[in-house]
Amino acid sequence: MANGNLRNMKFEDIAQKPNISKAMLKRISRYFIPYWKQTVLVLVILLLTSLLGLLPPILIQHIVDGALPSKDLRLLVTLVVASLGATVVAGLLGVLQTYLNSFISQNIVYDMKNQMYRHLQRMPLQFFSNVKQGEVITRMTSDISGIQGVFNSTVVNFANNSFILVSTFVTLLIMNWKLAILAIVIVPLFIVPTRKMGKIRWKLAKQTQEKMSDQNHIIQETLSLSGYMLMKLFTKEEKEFSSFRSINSESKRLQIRESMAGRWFMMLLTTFTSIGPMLIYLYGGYLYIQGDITVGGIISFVALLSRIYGPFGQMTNLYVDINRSIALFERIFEYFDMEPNIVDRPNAIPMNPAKPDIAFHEVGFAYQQDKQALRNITFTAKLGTMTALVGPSGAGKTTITNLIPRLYETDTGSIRIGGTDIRDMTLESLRSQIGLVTQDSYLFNGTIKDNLLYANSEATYEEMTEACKAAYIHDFIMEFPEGYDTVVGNRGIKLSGGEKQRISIARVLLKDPAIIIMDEATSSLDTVSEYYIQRAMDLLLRNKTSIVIAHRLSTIMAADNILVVQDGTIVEEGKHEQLLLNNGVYKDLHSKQFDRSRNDSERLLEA
Ligand SMILES: Nc1ncnc2c1ncn2[C@@H]1O[C@H](COP(=O)(O)OP(=O)(O)OP(=O)(O)O)[C@@H](O)[C@H]1O
Repeated sequence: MANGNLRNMKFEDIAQKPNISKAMLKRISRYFIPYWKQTVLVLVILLLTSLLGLLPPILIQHIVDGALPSKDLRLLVTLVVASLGATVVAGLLGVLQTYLNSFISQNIVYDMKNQMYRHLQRMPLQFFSNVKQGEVITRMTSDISGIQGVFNSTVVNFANNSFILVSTFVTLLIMNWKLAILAIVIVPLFIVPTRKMGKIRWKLAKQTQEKMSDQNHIIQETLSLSGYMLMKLFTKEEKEFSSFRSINSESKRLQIRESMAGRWFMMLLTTFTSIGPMLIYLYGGYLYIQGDITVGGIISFVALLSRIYGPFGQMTNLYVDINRSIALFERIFEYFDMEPNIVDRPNAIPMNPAKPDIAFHEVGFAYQQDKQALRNITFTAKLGTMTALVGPSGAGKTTITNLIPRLYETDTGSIRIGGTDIRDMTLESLRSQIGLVTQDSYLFNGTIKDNLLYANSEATYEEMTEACKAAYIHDFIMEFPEGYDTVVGNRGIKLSGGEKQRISIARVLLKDPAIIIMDEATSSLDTVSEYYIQRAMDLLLRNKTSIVIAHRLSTIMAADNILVVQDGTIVEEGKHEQLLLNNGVYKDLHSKQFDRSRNDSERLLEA
């Protein structure tokens, strides 16, 4: 999916089983590079603790065979203190190691989250319209946070157990090779079921993860503001709850199965673990009778043996943990591999705000490969003029306007501003010179002031109130007890559509860009509100090059040029009167769409 074609991407596509390739491991290890010193230190500590762990069992032999038979109290105390000391030092090193583990993993999570946020900021709009609700949040939070367990459950687990196994086995061999071989004979009994068990647990873990993602999806869809309203208005609470409950119950069942799958195995493992010492007592006892080993030797041997079987038990989870970790990295890398396709060209130049005339030349665009949204769009919006876009719903008006700030990239043809192709301009300069007022003006959940100053954080209080007065919203804002410090609620839910749009106009006035793109509100505005918006717009558009998706007759009458869009192409162009005389699409549209608004306007004028 590298350099992937975003249009055909299925984000929910997750590899069934992760592909543990060399390149993948290399890519993962890159995240550890900045923390290599800490990682090496962890490995050294693990090596030290595994060696220190050998001391107490070895010292037991000297206690039983040396200090006790010779009744040497001094030696006994020395050996016990040494054994105790080894345990305490290992414990202290363990504390340091826990700190380092957490330091390394939290830093990697920190780096990845920053990298992901930066990356997602650069993704095109198309990405966010394709991606499942909640998916971005899941990847940003639980997937990346899952990485913090990776270091512990894989790197540390693997290194620690390997050190313990090797050091203990070598010690056993040195002590008595015959007994060591006997102890190891039963190891295959662990290994064979371990692999099988690992696979089952991996499958269950994977299914659980998918269910969790589905659950997040439902939560996002139904407990977000618009989803919640949809659910309530269509009285789908019961239906949504029943889907949620069924997924919830499925994930519960899977999680219980996952933990039980491990339990049976652990039971068998415990049984095997006790077989080992019994065999050692039996065969070791025989060797003792033969005079080949001491009592201390047998006790020490059994104590060391417990160090071998323990790590084997833990290694059973390693297969699952490695796969789970790789799957997490895969999901994260899948996002990183999507190249943001709208970026600055190497020699991009800043836009010249003094020449904001816009020229479309044979522009074509498709959201999906087989469905052309725009075809052969050619027009010029001259400096300081207003161009109105009219046409039936779905004709492509919004699409035309979205191409100007490069929210989407044209497939064919070109758009020039002041004679320069917008693809040759820096995105930042281009977008900073475009003010967009959409129908559904987005306000974030903060104060009115915060929302306004988002356009220009340097603006003074006077500039802000001036803009709001010009947008005919100042008096309304001042009616709130907290004035500009009133919190607007999620997406500005506490304000009406008209009020939001006027705040949005004030915001653009504060930004003071050279080009204005406006999508007039179609409905939900009363006549008075419409009147104020009209007045606000007049000010906003004065001396600016503007493109307005027009739904109101008054806007159309004021427009310098009207483009009639139908089925993704411009079918007529001209001024209002001229177009009416054409007796074509515009005339039709006009009689259907604008008669009502004309009546309204006339009524208002009379009033
Ligand atoms: N993000 C998208 N992904 C895929 N197709 C889209 C997307 N946005 C719009 N379309 C499709 O592109 C076509 C043009 O849509 P557009 O929103 O530009 O129309 P419009 O003229 O602005 O309509 P309206 O007046 O209803 O807002 C429509 O067929 C629409 O379904």
